[in-house]
Amino acid sequence: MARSEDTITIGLLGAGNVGSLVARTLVEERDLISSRVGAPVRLAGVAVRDPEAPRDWKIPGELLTTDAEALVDQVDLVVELIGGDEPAGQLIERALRRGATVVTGNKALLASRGAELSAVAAESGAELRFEASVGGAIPILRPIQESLSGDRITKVMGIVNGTTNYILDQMDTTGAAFADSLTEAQKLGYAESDPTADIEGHDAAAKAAILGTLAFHAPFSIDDVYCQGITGVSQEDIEAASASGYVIKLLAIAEKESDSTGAVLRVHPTLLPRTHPLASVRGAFNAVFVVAENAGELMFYGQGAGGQPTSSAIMGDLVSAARRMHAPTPTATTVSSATELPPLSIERASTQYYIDMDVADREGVIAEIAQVLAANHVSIESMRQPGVVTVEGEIEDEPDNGAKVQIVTHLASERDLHATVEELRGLDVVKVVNSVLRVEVEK
Ligand SMILES: NC(=O)C1=CN([C@@H]2O[C@H](COP(=O)(O)OP(=O)(O)OC[C@H]3O[C@@H](n4cnc5c(N)ncnc54)[C@H](O)[C@@H]3O)[C@@H](O)[C@H]2O)C=CC1
Ligand SMILES: N[C@@H](CC=O)C(=O)O
Ligand code: NA
Repeated sequence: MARSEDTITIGLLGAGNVGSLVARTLVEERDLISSRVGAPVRLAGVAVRDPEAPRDWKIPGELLTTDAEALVDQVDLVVELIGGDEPAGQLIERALRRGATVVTGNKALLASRGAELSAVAAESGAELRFEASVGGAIPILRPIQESLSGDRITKVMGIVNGTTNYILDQMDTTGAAFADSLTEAQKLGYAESDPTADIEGHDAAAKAAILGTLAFHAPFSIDDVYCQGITGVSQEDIEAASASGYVIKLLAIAEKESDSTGAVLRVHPTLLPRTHPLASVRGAFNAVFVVAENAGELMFYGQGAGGQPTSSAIMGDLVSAARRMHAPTPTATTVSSATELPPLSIERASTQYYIDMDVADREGVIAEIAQVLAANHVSIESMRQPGVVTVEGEIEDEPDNGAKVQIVTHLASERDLHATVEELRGLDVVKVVNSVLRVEVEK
């Protein structure tokens, strides 16, 4: 689309859970986003239904408007976060017809009118991006559309609705009631404005249609998806499944027939063995398996719902599309390296450590070792002496009279660890340090 100036102008439609955080990023991180794009970007306006409504982030008053159409008509890029069929549908169509790029998370609309809107975009040369519509923050659509475009995808299967996964997980792990868990999911910004779409499986079915369309390069709508939600799943079902080693998850599955004569798309509660990788997907997290002929099995995992994770996917589409508007040649858009961030030595890293050593078998050894660690600011999380066994309260040595000590430290810096190991090696009581391995834990 031709622009009268270099600045890429953005119009945001809707400022709810996701929209208000997109507005915040565009205002507070404007310089960063502009540098990623390679051209200045400016949030030109935010169309809202009620300018006075409380929001997760207070949008500057001068940006607010209730005239969404006028906003759509004056910007280069439209971010639609109103949701639902209308007025979102006609606003997106209006933007695409005039050649403006559209970024949206509106799976309901895409699953009913996606093919039609893509045709409008193709006609005017506009771009329609919708990574946020499936799997929230998880990059799943672009890998399917780009990275796997040279392969044949045969199956996509996953947990794609955060609200229902949250509810089922709460019922399974805490015994919480369905209704209470749903209320909590609404408070956390996971649920649709009408949560029936979540609990009856319609949201997951919309996502299954989008996944099937992109994976199999064939148009599917929500009407092509068999759909059963979780309202029929009782606490008794969950407990009975659990007693047999299963967990109940709402799965979305799109699978091609082996002879490629068609595809079955379905959404329904499913019993999974507790050992299945999807069984450990907790809370509002999502995970999607993709099976392709040459790539084999791939798994994508991350936060599938919530304002902040979803805003990440919206911003990713926005930056990527704006780059293409600014510099349509692919070479100009590949690497952004404007940030000064020098690579640092591993000495600056800190992790936990596992140290295994053979030590002399005499009294006071442990105290000497502990002293060395303490002097180097390394504290001990756990210690084992596998060469020593306790028999009726007495300590007995291994037959060769040697002893082993295995220590896991708390978080320590690489620098302190090196100093510690050097000093341990110098101790008379330490025969040999067999191994030092890093233990990666959530910090
Ligand atoms: N919340 C989430 O976790 C995710 C949401 N999405 C999608 O993102 C979109 C937005 O979701 P949320 O922010 O959670 O919804 P939300 O219900 O919190 O926000 C929608 C906002 O649009 C406003 N609105 C309604 N009609 C309007 C109009 N005519 N003009 C201007 N504003 C209007 C509403 O007042 C509300 O503030 C939806 O399509 C949703 O399906 C996608 C992935 C995850
Ligand atoms: N309501 C949806 C929001 C994200 O798509 C969900 O719970 O997954
Ligand atoms: Na996504």
